[in-house]
Amino acid sequence: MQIHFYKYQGAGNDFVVLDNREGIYDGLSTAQIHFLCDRRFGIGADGLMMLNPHTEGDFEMRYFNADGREGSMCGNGGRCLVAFARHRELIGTSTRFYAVDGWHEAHIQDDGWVSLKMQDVGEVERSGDDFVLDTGSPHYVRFVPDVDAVDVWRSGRDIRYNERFSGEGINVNFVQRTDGGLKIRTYERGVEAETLACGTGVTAAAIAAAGDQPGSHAVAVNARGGRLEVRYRQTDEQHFTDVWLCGPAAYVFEGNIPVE
Ligand SMILES: N[C@H](CCC[C@H](N)C(=O)O)C(=O)O
Repeated sequence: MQIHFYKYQGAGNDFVVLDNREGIYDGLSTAQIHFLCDRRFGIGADGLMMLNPHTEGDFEMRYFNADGREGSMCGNGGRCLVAFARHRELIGTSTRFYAVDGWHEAHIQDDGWVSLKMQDVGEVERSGDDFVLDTGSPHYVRFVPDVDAVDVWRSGRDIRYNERFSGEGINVNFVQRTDGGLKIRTYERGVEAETLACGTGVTAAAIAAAGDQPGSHAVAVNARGGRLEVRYRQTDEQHFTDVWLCGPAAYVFEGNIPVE
C-alpha cells in the first residue's frame, strides 16, 4: 500500500504523522511502523503518531516508538500532533484531545509555539541525586555537574537495562542545573538511543528539580534540539498540578512511501 505521511519535529524530536481519521492505518504492523521510522530504509523518525477520530474530543493521539511498538505518552509528539491538527484546520488555536494517559488540553500560537497540558504528578521517588517519576511516560532523572561530559548512550543503557527497569524499560535523563534553568540530555526507550529532546523527560526534569516550594513555577529547559519551558503548580513536595509543557512544533515535509 501507498502511505501519505507528514513529518513534524518539536525541538528536534521528530515524528511521522498519519491522518487516520478514516481508520485506514489501523492495521499497520509493528514491523511496518518500525520500517517507516527507520532512518535508512524508511522516512526516519523517533516515533510515529496517528491522528484518530474521537467522539468526545477533537481527536485521539496514538503514539508508537521508533521500534514500532505502541508507547506511553509522548510530550513532543503531542505538541506536534496539535500543530498538525491546526495545519489541517481540524482545530482552532485551542484543543482538547485524548491520548493513552488521558485527556490533554493544548494551545497553539501563530509562530508554532505549542503549550500542552500534562497529567498531574503525584509520586516522585528520590535516592540521592536520582529521581524516578511518571509524567505520562516513565522517567529516570539523574542530576550531574556537566551533561556534556556524560556518555548518554552507555550510562543511559546501564540504567534502562538494569535489573529493576529492563522489563518495562525507562527513559533516562541527565540534567544539569544552570543559571537560567536546566540543561538536559535524554536516552529514550523504544528508540534505544539519545534523542535531541524528550518532552515528558523535560517535564520530569523540571519536577525533579523542584524543591519544597509550593506555588506556581516556570522552568526553562535546554535540550540539544531546542529550548522548552515547563510550568507547574506545586501543592506539596510530592504533588504537582497544572503541568504545562511548552515549546516549538514545526512541519518539515510530506510525501508518499510504499509499504509492504
Ligand atoms: N519523546 C517522547 C517520549 C516518548 C516516550 C517513549 N520513548 C517511551 O517512554 O517509551 C516525549 O517527547 O515525551
